[in-house]
Amino acid sequence: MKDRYKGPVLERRGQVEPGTTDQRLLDSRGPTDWVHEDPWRVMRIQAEFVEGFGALAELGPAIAVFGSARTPADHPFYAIGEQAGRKLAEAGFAVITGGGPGAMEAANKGACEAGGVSVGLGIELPFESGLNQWVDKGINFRYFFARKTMFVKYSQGFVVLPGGLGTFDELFEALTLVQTQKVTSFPIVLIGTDYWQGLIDWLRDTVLAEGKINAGDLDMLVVTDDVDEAVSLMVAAREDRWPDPAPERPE
Ligand SMILES: C/C(=C\CNc1ncnc2c1ncn2[C@@H]1O[C@H](COP(=O)(O)O)[C@@H](O)[C@H]1O)CO
Repeated sequence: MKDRYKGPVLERRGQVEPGTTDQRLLDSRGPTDWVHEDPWRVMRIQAEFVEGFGALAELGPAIAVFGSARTPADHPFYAIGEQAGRKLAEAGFAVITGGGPGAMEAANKGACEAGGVSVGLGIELPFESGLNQWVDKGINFRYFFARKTMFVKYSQGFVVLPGGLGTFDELFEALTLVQTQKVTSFPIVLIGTDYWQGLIDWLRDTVLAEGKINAGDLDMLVVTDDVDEAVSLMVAAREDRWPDPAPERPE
C-alpha cells in the first residue's frame, strides 16, 4: 500500500481513506455528515472572525452598552438606555450592543436617533428575535465567543445597565480581561445603584474578604445613576488613550 498524503497529513495502511479530496469535493452524491463536524465548524468560526473584523475595522471609537433583553419599553431603565445611547453618540462614540430587544434596543434607538453609528452584534438563539429596528450596522453571530471578541476588540469601554445572566457574563468577561491586563484603560460603568449595590457589597464583603480578589480590583467598577458621569468617564478614557488629535485606532 502506497503512502497517501492529504495536505500535510500522511496516511498508511488502514488509515488510508478511499478516494481523493477533489472527488469528495465534487461528488455531490457523497455523504453529508461532514457539514456537522468540527473541521467544518472551524471554517464557520473563522468566517465569523473574518466577517466581524472586516465589518468593524473602521468603526472608530465605540462603547458597548449591555443590559437586559427583557427591559420593557415603558421601564425607566429603557429610557436610561436610550439616554446612554444618545449621549454616547453625541460624544462621538459608535454604540455597540447585542442587537436584541430591551436595554440593547434602547441604546441603539438613542444612538440612531442622535445620528450616531448604531451597531448590533446579534446572536443566533433558539428563540430567535433578530436584530432590533434601530441597528444600522448589524452582524448576526452563530458563536458567542466570536461575538464576545468583537465587543472587546471594537469597544473602548463598557456601560452596563441592569440585566441578567447574559449581562453578567459580559460584565465579568470585561472585568477578567482588565484584571489580567489583556485590555488596558477600559472603563466599566454600571448604571443603576440600587440594582447593582448587592453585587458590589458581595464582591467586597465576601469575595474580597475571602481573598479571592484584590482591593484594587473593585476600583475597576464605577456604579452610578448618572448617565452623564458614565459618558464623561468614557470621554476621559478616550482622551487618555488618544490625546489630540482625533483618535485613530491602532490595529
Ligand atoms: C430573551 C429574549 C431575547 C434574547 N435576545 C438576545 N439578543 C441579543 N443578545 C442577547 C439576547 N439575550 C441576551 N443577549 C446578550 O446578553 C445580554 C443580555 O442578557 P440578559 O440575560 O437579558 O441580561 C445582552 O447584553 C446581549 O449581549 C426575548 O425577550
